Amino acid sequence: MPKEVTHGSIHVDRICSKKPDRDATCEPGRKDKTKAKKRYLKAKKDRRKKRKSTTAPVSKNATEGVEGGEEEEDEDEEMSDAESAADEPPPPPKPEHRPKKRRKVEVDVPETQNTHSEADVHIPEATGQEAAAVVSEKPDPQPTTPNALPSFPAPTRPDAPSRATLALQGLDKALIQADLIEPTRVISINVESSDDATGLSPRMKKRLGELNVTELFAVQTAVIPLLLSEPKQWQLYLPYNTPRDLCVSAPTGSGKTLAYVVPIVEVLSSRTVTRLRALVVLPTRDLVLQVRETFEAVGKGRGLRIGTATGQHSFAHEQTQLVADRSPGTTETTTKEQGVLDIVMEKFTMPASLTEHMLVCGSSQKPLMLFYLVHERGVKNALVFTKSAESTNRLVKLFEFFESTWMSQGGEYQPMTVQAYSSELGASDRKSILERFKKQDINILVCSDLISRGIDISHVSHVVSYDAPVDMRKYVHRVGRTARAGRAGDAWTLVEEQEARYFKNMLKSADHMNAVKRLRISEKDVESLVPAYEQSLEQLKEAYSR
Ligand SMILES: Nc1ncnc2c1ncn2[C@@H]1O[C@H](COP(=O)(O)OP(=O)(O)OP(=O)(O)O)[C@@H](O)[C@H]1O
Repeated sequence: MPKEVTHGSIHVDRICSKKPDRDATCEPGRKDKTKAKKRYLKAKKDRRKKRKSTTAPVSKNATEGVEGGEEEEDEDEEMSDAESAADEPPPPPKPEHRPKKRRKVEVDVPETQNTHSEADVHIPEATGQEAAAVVSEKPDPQPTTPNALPSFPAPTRPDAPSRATLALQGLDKALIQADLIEPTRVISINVESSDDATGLSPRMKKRLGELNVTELFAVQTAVIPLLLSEPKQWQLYLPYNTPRDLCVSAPTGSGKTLAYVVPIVEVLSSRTVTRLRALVVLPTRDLVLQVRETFEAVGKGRGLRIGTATGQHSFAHEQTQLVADRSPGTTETTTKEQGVLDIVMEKFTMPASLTEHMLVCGSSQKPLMLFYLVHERGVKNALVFTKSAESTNRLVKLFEFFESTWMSQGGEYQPMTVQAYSSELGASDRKSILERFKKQDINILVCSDLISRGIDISHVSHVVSYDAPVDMRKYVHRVGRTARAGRAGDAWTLVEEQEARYFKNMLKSADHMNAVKRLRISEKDVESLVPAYEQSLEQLKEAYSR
C-alpha cells in the first residue's frame, strides 16, 4: 500500500488496515467494468452530451445542477454495481459493522462546513432596478418653512393650592362648613325634669350628678341631644334610621370624652342581643385606659362590659375580650394611628383659661430656668415635657441633686418630689406613677410626649415644655394638659436661642404668636439659685462618670 498520502487519506489507510475484508471496495482503482456496464455508461454519456448541447448558457444554478449530475452518476454507478452483481458470484458475507460510520470519518470536516456555509448563506445583491425602486420610496423633500411662526402665549405657573385646600379635597361639605358652637354655651342637667334639653334619661342624670357633672359643656350640648333625640328615648338605632356621621373639633379639655361616652352608654343600655356594638379608636395606650375608666364610671350599674385592645396581650386574648364576649352589651376601646382628619383639623382653639409664656435662653441655662420657674414662679403640680426618655432621666437626676442642695443651703424648705414618666417604664409602673401624681404625692412629672395626648389630670396647673415642641400639633397637645374643664392653667416653653426663630415662625404660621407672652429673666433674677445649680451640675457629672 502506498504510504505517501494526504492528511485526509490517513483515515482511509487506517480503516483499510483494520478491515482487510473490505480491501476490494476500498481500492482507489475499481474492478474491470462488465460489458453491460460499459454499454450503460456510453448511453449515459451520449445523453449528457445531448443535454449539454440543448441547455442555456451556464449559470450558478446550472453549475450546481452539473455537480448534482455527477452525484447522480456516482449513484448510477452504484446502481449498475447492484445490477451487475446479479451476474457475478455472491459477495463475501458483510462484516457486522457496516463502514457507514467509517465513511463519515473520511469527510474532512472544516472543508465540508465551509462548503455548506457558502451554499446556505445566499445574500442577493440589489440590481440596478431594485436600487432605483428604493430611492423612489424616499419621502419628498421637506416643505419650505414659512418666514414667521405663529406666536404662542408664554407659559405661566399656576399657584399651588395651599395645604389646607388640598386636605379638604374630597371631604363632605358638612365637614368644611361646620356648625360653630358658642364655647360658653352650657345646658343645666335637671334631675327633677324628665323633658329638659339634654335628652338624657333620669338614670343617666342621676349618675352624672354623682360624678359632679351638673351641666353639659358646649361640645356636649351639640353632640349629646343630637345623638339621643332620634329615635326618641335612649333606644338602639334602627338599622334604616341611624344618626348622621358626626365630626367634632373642640379645644383640649373641653369635654369631648363625655360627649361620646354618655350617648353610647344610654343607647346600649336598651340592647337585648349580645354583640360588639361600639368601637372607640384612640391614639395611645394610656388614653385607652383613661377612656375605659370613663366608660366604667358613667356606665356603672348598666351591665355593659368594656374590652380593650392595645396590643399588649396576645391577639387571641384580645379577640376573646372583644368578640366572644358573653356580656349583654359590649364596648371596645382601641388605639389608632393619626388619620387624615388630623390634617384637616389644623385650625385649633386653645382653652380660654390658658395663659401661655415663652422663655428664650442659652441651652446650658435651661435647667436653671426650670428651677427658677419652680422656686420663683410657683410652678407646681406640673408636667415637664422633654424630647426623649434619656433627657427625662437626666433632668430628673439633676433636679433631685438641686433640690437636696437647695434645701441644705436654704434651711426650712419642703423639697419638690420629681418623678420621671417615660416609655422606658412598664405599664403597671406608669399607672402607679400617674396615681401618685393625681394624689399629689408627686409635684413634678418629667415626661416625654407619651402623655401629651388626651391624658386628663385635672389638678395639673402648669405645663413646661423643657424642650420646645417641634410642631404646632405637639404644642397644642402639650399645653392642653392644663386649663382643662374651665380651670386656669399656665404653659411655659423654654426655647434655646438657636431655636427661637423656628419656634416663632411656627407660632406665626398658626396665627398664634400674640397669644404667647415672652418672659425675660435677668441674671439678677436667678442669682440666688446659681450656687446650688452649679453644685448640682458637678454632682451630675460625677454620677455619670462613675
Ligand atoms: N359637663 C362636665 N362637667 C364637669 N366636668 C366635665 C364635664 N365634661 C367633662 N368634664 C371634665 O373635663 C375634663 C376634660 O374632659 P375631656 O378629657 O373629655 O376633654 P377632651 O376634650 O377630651 O380633652 P383632650 O382634647 O385633651 O382629650 C375631664 O376631667 C372631665 O371629667
